[in-house]
Amino acid sequence: MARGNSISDDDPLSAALAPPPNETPQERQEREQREAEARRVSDEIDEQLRNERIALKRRKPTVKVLLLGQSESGKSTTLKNFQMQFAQDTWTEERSSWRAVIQLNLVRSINYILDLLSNELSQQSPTQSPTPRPSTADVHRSRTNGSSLPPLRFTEQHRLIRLRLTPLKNVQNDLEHRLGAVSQEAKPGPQTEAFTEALPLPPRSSEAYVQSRDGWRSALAKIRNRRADDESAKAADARARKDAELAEVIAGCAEDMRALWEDPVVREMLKREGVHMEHSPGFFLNDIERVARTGYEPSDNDVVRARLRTLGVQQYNFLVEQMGHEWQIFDVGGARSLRTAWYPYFDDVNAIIFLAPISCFDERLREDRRVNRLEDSFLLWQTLCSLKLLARTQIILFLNKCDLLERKLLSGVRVKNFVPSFGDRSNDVETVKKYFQAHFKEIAKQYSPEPRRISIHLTSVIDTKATAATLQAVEEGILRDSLRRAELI
Ligand SMILES: Nc1nc2c(ncn2[C@@H]2O[C@H](COP(=O)(O)OP(=O)(O)OP(=O)(O)O)[C@@H](O)[C@H]2O)c(=O)[nH]1
Ligand SMILES: [Mg+2]
Repeated sequence: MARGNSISDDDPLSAALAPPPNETPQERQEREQREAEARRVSDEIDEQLRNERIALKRRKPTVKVLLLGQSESGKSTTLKNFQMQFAQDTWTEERSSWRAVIQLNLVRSINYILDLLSNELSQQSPTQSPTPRPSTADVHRSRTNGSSLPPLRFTEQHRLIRLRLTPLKNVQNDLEHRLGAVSQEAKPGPQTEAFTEALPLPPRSSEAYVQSRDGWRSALAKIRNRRADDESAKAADARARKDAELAEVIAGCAEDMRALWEDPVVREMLKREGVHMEHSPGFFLNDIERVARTGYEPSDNDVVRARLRTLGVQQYNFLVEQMGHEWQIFDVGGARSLRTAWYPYFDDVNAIIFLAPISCFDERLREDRRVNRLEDSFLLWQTLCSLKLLARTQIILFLNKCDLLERKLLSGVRVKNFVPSFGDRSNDVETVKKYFQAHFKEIAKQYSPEPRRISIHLTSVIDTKATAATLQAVEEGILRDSLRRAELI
C-alpha cells in the first residue's frame, strides 16, 4: 500500500505503522496476510468481550438485605430461619455447634436462680452476710418484692441443692471463655452522650467503621466438633476432652437443676422478685432433662431459641436456587453502642428487614436501664424512616415476639401501665397488635421523606414453620421490588 496523502511524514506513529517504502510484491503479500490475521484476532476478542458483556447483563444481580433492630429483637434468629430455608447443608453442619451455647444458656439461668437463692438463704442465717443480688439486667423482671408477704420456707434441701450445683459456676466460666465476648450480654454502662440517641450519628473518621467480622459464626467455628484448619491434633483432642468433661458435669447436675426449677418455694421466690425466666432469651429450663443429657444433639427448634449476641457484622451469602439470585444478608449488633456500625451498609442495600419486638412494652434496654424497649424501637424506626439515604430503600417491618406478647397479656400485664397513650382500649392481643402496628405505620407515614409502602408482618421468628412462609413472601416481595426499580433505572 502506497503512502496516502493524509498521512503526515511528521507523525512518528504513522511513520512507524506505514509499510516500508521499497516493499516487494512478495513482502506486501506477507504483510497483508499478517494484517488480516491481526484483524481476525482483534475481531475475535471484540466478539468475546461483547458476549461477556451480554452474559454480565443477563446474570441476576445480588440481592442485599440488612437485618436491623434493637438488641434481642430477633435479627440473628431471622438469619437462622433464612439459613434453614435456603442453605440446608450449612445449617445442618452448624447445628451441633450450638450445643455449647444452649448449655451456657441453661447453666446461666440456673446460676441466676442460685444467686437469688443464696441471697435469701443468707438473709435467713444471721451469721452470714447477704451475697450481692444478681444483676436485674439478666432476666426480665416486672414487679418489686412484696415486703408484707409471709417469709419463704427454705429447708436444708435447698441448701444441699445449692451446694451440689456449685460446679455450674465453673461450667459457666469455661463456656463463656470458650465462646468469647459474644457470650456476654451488654451491661448497663455509663450513659455517654453518643449513645443516648436511638441511632447515634456516624463517626467522622472512617477508622471507627473498622468492624470485627468476629460474629457469632466465628464463635461457633471455635467450638465445632471437627478440628479447625489451624488447630493442632493435640489442641483438638484437649478441646474434645474438655467438651466431654463439661457435658459430664452438666449431666451430673441434671436432677438437682430440675429439682431447683420445679421447687414451689423457689417459684414463689422468683414470683416475688418479679422474675419471669420464661420470657428471657435462651430459656431452656423446661428442657433440662433433654439438654443436660450427655450426647445431647440440638434440634432446629433449640437452635432458634438459643441466645448468642451479635457483636460484629455477620454476612451470610447464599443462592436462592429457584430464582438464581445470590442473596447477601447482613446481621448486625443491635445494642445502642453498636449501631454506628450500620451506616456503611445503607449505601447499596436492596431491602431492610426491621425487627421490633412488641412484647417488650414493659421492659428496659439492658445497655441503658432508663429507656423503655418499645420506646427505643419507635425512635429507631422513626430515625431510619427519616433518613434520606434510605428514602427509596424497601423496608419490611417484622413486629416480632407475638408469642411472648400473647403470653404476657394473658398473664395479666396491662399495656396502659407502660404505654399511657394506649388508654382504656381492651388489653386483648388483637387490639394490642393493631394498636402497635398503627403506631409504626403512622411514624413511617409522617417521617419518610417520600411516600413508601411498608409491608408489615406479625411474627414469632422462633416458630420456624410460620417464619418459612413469611420469608417466602418477603423474598418474592424483595425480588419484585428490586426488578421493578431496576426497570425504572
Ligand atoms: N419467644 C420468642 N423468642 C424470640 C423471638 N425472636 C427471637 N427470640 C429469642 O430472643 C433472643 C434474642 O434473639 P436474637 O435473634 O439473638 O436477637 P438479635 O436481634 O440478633 O440481638 P443482638 O445480636 O444482640 O442485636 C433469642 O434467644 C431468640 O431465640 C420470638 O419471636 N419469640
Ligand atoms: Mg444477633
